[in-house]
Amino acid sequence: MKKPLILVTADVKPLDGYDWHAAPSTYLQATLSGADAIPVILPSLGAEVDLDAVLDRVDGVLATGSRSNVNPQLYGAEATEANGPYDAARDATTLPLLRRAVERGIPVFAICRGMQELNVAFGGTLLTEIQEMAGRSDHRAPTSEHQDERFRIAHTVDVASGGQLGKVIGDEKFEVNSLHRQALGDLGKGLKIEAQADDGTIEAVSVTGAKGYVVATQWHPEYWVASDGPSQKLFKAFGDAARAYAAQRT
Ligand SMILES: N[C@@H](CCC(=O)NCCCC(=O)O)C(=O)O
Repeated sequence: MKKPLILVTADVKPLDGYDWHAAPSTYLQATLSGADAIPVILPSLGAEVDLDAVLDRVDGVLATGSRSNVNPQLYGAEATEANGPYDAARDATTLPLLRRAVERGIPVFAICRGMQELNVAFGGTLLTEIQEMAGRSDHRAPTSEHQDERFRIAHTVDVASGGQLGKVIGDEKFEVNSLHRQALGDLGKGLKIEAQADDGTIEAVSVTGAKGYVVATQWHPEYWVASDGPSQKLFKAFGDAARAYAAQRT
């Protein structure tokens, strides 16, 4: 059987006088080795691309993390310079993409900004600068030039028993990394909490009633997929869902 194709979302980054549509290699490698699938980057061209024509040809969608924030105007809040940077082209692509993929039953794995996009795509809101909120911990990455340090284990998460995430990695508490300053606020339509940090921050969600596999995490399983058990299980489950979808698509 052919390996499934996974659509990977892209940031738009200026470099060498061009705008590049790019995804970090960690997501691409985790798709290859952890999900045993082929990653294909979707440029963030918004409404210029017929999403259904693309989704007809793929078996899963991986929504990546990014330092940029979803523009708050998309969930009824004010955009400010301090809240940026934003990536309007990415927002214009990923929000409709995630809505459509979920509607069509195409497996979705959304990570960090990807999880925040999923929530906003379904009408939810985001909290910002959560480290300044009473009772909340600091979920930002440590300041370091070394990626292993930035992606180091930061806190534990509690998995909701009997949920989608529990089916994949078990209901036990486990440890995750943390590189975000925003978090889910009001949940979008159908979104269900699958894991939370001790300070109440929503760490994973699924979509109730979705036709296909949908799991989203606020942490980054792609980074330690070569060595961390829960990260491996998450990418393997996503790959299996994409293989099952591919088998019935063709
Ligand atoms: N900007 C949002 C989303 C967080 C996210 O996706 N982080 C990945 C950052 C990767 C890095 O810093 O290298 C937020 O801050 O909540």
